[in-house]
Amino acid sequence: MAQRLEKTLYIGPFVHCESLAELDVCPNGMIGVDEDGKIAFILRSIKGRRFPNGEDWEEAKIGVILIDSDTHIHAPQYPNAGVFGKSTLLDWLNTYTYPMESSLSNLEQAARVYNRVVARTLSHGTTTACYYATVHVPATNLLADICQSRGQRAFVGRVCMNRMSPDYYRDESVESAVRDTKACIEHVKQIDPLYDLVTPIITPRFAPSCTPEALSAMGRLHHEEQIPAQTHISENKAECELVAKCFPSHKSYAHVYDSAGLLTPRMILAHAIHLSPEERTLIKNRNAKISHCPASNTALTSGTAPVRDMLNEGLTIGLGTDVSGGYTSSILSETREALFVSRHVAYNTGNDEAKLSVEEALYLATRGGAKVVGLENRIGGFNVGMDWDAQMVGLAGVGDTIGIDQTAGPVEIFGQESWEEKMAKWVYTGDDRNTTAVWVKGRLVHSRESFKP
Ligand SMILES: O=c1[nH]c(=O)c2nc[nH]c2[nH]1
Repeated sequence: MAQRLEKTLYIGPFVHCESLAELDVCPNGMIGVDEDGKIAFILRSIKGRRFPNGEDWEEAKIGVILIDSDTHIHAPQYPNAGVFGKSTLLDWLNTYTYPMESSLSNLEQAARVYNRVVARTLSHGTTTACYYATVHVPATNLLADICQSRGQRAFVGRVCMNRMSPDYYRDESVESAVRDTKACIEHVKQIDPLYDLVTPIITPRFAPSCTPEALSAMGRLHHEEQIPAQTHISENKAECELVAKCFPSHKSYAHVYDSAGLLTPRMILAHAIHLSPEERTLIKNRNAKISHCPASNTALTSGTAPVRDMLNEGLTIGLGTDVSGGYTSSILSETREALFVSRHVAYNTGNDEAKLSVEEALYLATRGGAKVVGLENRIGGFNVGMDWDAQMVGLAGVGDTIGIDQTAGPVEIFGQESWEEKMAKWVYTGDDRNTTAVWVKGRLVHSRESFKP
């Protein structure tokens, strides 16, 4: 049963992405959110206007607001964030990742990790997260329960991996993988029948860890259940060579997923660094989506994704923290990493056009992410009829301890600049201390004052 909320007026400046290159800034506006958590109206200027005659509206002051989606994050890997040494993908999986994931067969451990990662990502302003869980049914179901009770919009996937995985951590067979995946789908149907907040997502780990039969079975479930899917593609050169060896009759890595019925408009492909132009054309033609994970791509020395080229080709791209290949669970940090990686691409290719602007990176983190998860009509910006998924960002000093916000004298650094400059300062120097409140579907799901990680 959907929770009824107080009708609330949010008053103050708000900012969202109008298009890839443009921020829409409304310095003195008002947004009315109804009992269902939807935006009922937007007034762009409240100067000289009276509040609507709706009477019993609660009033709340807001700061600057944006909406963030993390389109790729491994919840069970959260305790390993920052721990990767000098490893690269394939040895990192064996050394750090599989042992950590397998430890979540213990439900107490799973409860600790999943409560922490959901609370932490909410504190960073992640209103929507696409989670990979583990192979374990009870722990995956627990992650769905925790997202539901903490109020985070989430896609929760039980990982399918039936080969090239350790004996202690794998699916026994295609049949057991299908049975267990269905059990997790059924669980979400029980707790959220309309997939209003939590949605199950088909999650074959990546081509090397799935037999062709397992990939095809996941493709069938993706179609039968009409739910989204997620996997990894072309992250690391050794991985690409392995895929060519495992699937010798396929033209390319992208073709492996295509022939399993997995390259669809509801597929989220993480990384997409080393794709050939033909593969990118195939992905574009299938309207599959891309999750760009720059922090992880740098940490595991995987490479630099050609984001500008992919945008120019019309691919749909969002950002993913990819914890714990990525060291940070903050989508704001990821936005910064996307900006820096695009500068490395510009330097290495001699093409200055490759550089992303702050506005473009914010678009990828907000509207781009919403498109990647197929919710662009509900989240990602402020439009009448959309859900109130938002974060309040305090741009003024949030405490004497935060050096970035204040000069030594009485003049605040924030306050003198244009709105574009304010947003750039937030992106490059801000952190979760600036995220003072977060709402999903109109419900307050994080407030900095009461946050206990
Ligand atoms: O960044 C990554 N994280 C993972 O857990 C994974 N599994 C396969 N490929 C992967 N890449």
